[in-house]
Amino acid sequence: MTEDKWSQLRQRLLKTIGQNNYTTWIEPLEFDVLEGGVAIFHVPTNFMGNYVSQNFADLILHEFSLSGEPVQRLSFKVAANSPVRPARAPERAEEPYLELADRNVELENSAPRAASATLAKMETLQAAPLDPRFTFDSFVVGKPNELAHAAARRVAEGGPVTFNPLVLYGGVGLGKTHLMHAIAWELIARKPDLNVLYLSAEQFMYRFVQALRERRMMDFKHLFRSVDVLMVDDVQFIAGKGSTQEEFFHTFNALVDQNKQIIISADRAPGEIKDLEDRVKSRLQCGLVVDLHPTDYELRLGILQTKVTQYGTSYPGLQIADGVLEFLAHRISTNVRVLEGALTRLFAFASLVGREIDMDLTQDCLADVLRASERKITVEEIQRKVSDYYNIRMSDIIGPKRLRSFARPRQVAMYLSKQLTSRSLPEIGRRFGGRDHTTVMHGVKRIEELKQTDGQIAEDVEMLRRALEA
Ligand SMILES: Nc1ncnc2c1ncn2[C@@H]1O[C@H](COP(=O)(O)OP(=O)(O)OP(=O)(O)O)[C@@H](O)[C@H]1O
Repeated sequence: MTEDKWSQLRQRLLKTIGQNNYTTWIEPLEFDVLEGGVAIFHVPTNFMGNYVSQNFADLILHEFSLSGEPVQRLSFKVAANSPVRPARAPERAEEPYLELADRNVELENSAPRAASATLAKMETLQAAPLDPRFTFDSFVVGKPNELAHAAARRVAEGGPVTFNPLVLYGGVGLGKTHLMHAIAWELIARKPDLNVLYLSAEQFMYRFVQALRERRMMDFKHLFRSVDVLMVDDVQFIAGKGSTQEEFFHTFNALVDQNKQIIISADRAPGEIKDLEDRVKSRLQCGLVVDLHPTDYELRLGILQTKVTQYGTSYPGLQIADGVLEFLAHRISTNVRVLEGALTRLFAFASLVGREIDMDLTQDCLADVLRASERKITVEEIQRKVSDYYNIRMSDIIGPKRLRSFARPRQVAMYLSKQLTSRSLPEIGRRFGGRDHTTVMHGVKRIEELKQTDGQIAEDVEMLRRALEA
């Protein structure tokens, strides 16, 4: 074992435990020597030796074994008269070092004691609970998610494994977890004996580290390799976590070899997950990778209507005025979770004050949500859209030319900038080639007048506004 090897090993530990833990606990360790299966480290304080030994010893041992080093124990020595970290491990025996002998003994013996308790815990921890609300019945299908839904349905039939893994990816709150739970419910309903394991990637890591710490790797491997269907949610979480990725990779391969179905979700396409090892990426890309696109207006409206029907039973008698759901579907375009939250709040509020859910109540009750999800339209976007619309160059909108065919679109763009952004007149002027705020004011006024008298201008402005707000 060389210093070099230790520094490689430290790099892998960094990936597994994260920068903070690494800086605090691993960096100060000084590797001294490997003697008769015991790796000896120097630590600055007793406390640190104990802490590392209790929390990271198994990980370190695991890393040693991965690097082909036959290490059975770790030993932490602390300089008795030195509260600070020694610059280098002393070479002469007479230097006063204190060995944390107890820790070593305990490390060796801790596994059998912890074993039965851990095994019991692991067996009861079989799967993360499935949300009873997340079924196919309650999942609203629209253009943005129809492919993901169809793939999920196919896997849920439980027939011969055709695509392995199924990877569902997409932005926050677009229904990945919902679809995974729906698959699990359906599979269990069809075959109650099927061993379906659903868990988040974070839980996978937690269990892996726990198994290492308690020396229950065999149980861990057995548990994960004996499932019929493995579902791992938010797999991007293991990116950058070396040993966990490694274990995930082996688990994955073992299950695919046995033709067991694997279903994975991620917040982006596997190829785009930073710090995910290439071999893991390529495994994930082997099956069917489908994405959940951001919701569109129709899907949002459909989801709202479905939720209203569901809420209806909890809030009997509550009325919802025409146009409210359309308004919400139009205005809240972030994610479904926000949409649901808005509706829940609206129902709770309306039932509290005993009023119908109309536009006024909606605007009052959801002012913050509506403000937060307001899309920020920029002056540049407006200039681009307007120049496309009138088929002129953007430079002609910004530039000095006074030709009517440029001046009118320029005024339209100024008008829309005033209406749709929070920019002041001088700020808008600056973005139109450094024009004075009075020029902008004049342009805005002109369009206001023309809208009353010129049907074509009124239509142009309306079309552009809609395109910009879409
Ligand atoms: N198409 C849909 N029909 C009905 N409900 C949906 C739909 N899409 C999402 N939802 C609901 O939106 C909420 C968020 O969905 P979910 O938790 O599945 O998102 P996610 O994609 O896993 O997000 P995250 O990346 O945050 O984990 C859930 O309550 C879910 O039921």
